[in-house]
Amino acid sequence: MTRTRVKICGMRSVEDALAAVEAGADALGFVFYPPSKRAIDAALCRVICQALPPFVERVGLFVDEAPEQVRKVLSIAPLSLLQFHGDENAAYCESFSLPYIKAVRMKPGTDLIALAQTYSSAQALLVDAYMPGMPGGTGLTFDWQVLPDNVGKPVILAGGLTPDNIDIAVRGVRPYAVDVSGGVESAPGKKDAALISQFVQGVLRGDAS
Ligand SMILES: O=C(O)c1ccccc1NCC(=O)[C@H](O)[C@H](O)COP(=O)(O)O
Repeated sequence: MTRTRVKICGMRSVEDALAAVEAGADALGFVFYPPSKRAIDAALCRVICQALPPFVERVGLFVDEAPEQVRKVLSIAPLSLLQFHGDENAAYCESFSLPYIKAVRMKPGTDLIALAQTYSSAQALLVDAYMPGMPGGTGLTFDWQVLPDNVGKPVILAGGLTPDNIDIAVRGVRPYAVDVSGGVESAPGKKDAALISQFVQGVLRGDAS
């Protein structure tokens, strides 16, 4: 059985990023959405990325951003993967010459299998909770039972995951990867090394069960 990959989102310091890598994270997320309490600028993102060891995915998150702004960030920060949380279409997502993930906020009627076809060029679909006016980082779970068995693409489970529910989530959904932000924070935008470590241990427990 393959192990569930772990992405820790909303990095804003070298200290938090290295703590996540030390705990076993495969990927780190950087939020380029100015209204977010986790927003980062490209210069700080670059500093953090340069402090990382090899083989850690550096994911840049955008919400309906102007293409020239995404390109400006990419010219400064060495991101390896993009994640789009808005109403971006596939042509837009493909246009930056980097692999990408499309985030989908789950609400009644969301057809993930159809979306996997619409975004056939995506590396994976990230499934998150839906809350009007919040494109991500809601801290809310959704009903995991609505997820189809075979989406046709790797699924990254997100939304309200914590050290307390992550083993159940991994066991129940068997996603390709999990993504967490608020569940491993001690304050808005500040990660907690102990919570990150507990979260990764919970993923391993879920994998083993
Ligand atoms: O985290 C944010 O503030 C955010 C804002 C706008 C778009 C996306 C955002 N986060 C994206 C993520 O990948 C989060 O990890 C994901 O939404 C789960 O967040 P949480 O429920 O807090 O674990």
